[in-house]
Amino acid sequence: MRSSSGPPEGRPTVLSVRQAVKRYGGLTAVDGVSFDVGKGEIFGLIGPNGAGKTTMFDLVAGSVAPSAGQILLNGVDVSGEAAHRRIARGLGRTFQIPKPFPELSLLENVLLARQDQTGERLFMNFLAPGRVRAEEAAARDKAMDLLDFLLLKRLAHEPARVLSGGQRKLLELARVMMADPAVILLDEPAAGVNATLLEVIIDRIRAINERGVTFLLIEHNIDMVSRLCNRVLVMASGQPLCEGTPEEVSRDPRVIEAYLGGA
Ligand SMILES: Nc1ncnc2c1ncn2[C@@H]1O[C@H](COP(=O)(O)OP(=O)(O)OP(=O)(O)O)[C@@H](O)[C@H]1O
Repeated sequence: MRSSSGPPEGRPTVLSVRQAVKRYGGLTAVDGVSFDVGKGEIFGLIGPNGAGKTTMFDLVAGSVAPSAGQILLNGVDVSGEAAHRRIARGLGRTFQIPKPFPELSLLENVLLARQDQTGERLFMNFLAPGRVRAEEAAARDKAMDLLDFLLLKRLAHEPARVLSGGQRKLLELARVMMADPAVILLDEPAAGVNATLLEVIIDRIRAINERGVTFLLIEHNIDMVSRLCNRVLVMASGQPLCEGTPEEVSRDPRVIEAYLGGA
């Protein structure tokens, strides 16, 4: 494989994956994958089914521990850190199938994504009730602003169960933004989304990216990948196959073969 090209010049590296390996018994789901993502990039992770993309996300997010290799966030090795510690370091993640609390309102769902501890808030309620009230009001304003930004404000007080698949993806983005992430892992944002909402999602990802947020994106929708990503890593059978611009990788015969082989 051609060595990793690295982030475009002038962009500091925010996420580094170094020789990541994940074994499940006799199966190696991720087999020596390395890449660097620069600040403000939208970096795509693509490949046929079973290539190891979701496992790679799990390794970056900290929901599974690597068998070997390192994950660095802003130069700090977080390989041994739990997922919640990585969230506190500015790493956000959305899931392929978002599962909001169906009976809670959109606003309540977004508010639950706050990073401070409820227990701490309860304790502070006795000590400084005024401050707690002010913080609650600020969080509510922020959640409403995010719902507005993600075109869901008019549904803020509706239960999340009324949302379509695409709207759930937008709510998921609002939830992840509540923690002010510097890097967002987006798992198949286009899956199960109708064409109109897909345009909204693409537009909002761009708008979030323009605010300086870096994205790592898993997506099977190649049109979306081509429109959003500046660089792409193709994986197949757990291994890195090639890396480049979406245009470069789509012309690579190894990529075509990997997809046809998996079809
Ligand atoms: N917890 C697990 N235990 C055992 N095997 C697993 C586990 N998670 C993933 N695998 C296996 O690892 C391989 C890679 O799976 P993974 O879900 O990471 O691929 P993917 O590229 O995300 O696929 P898709 O595009 O279908 O979502 C597959 O063979 C899968 O069956």
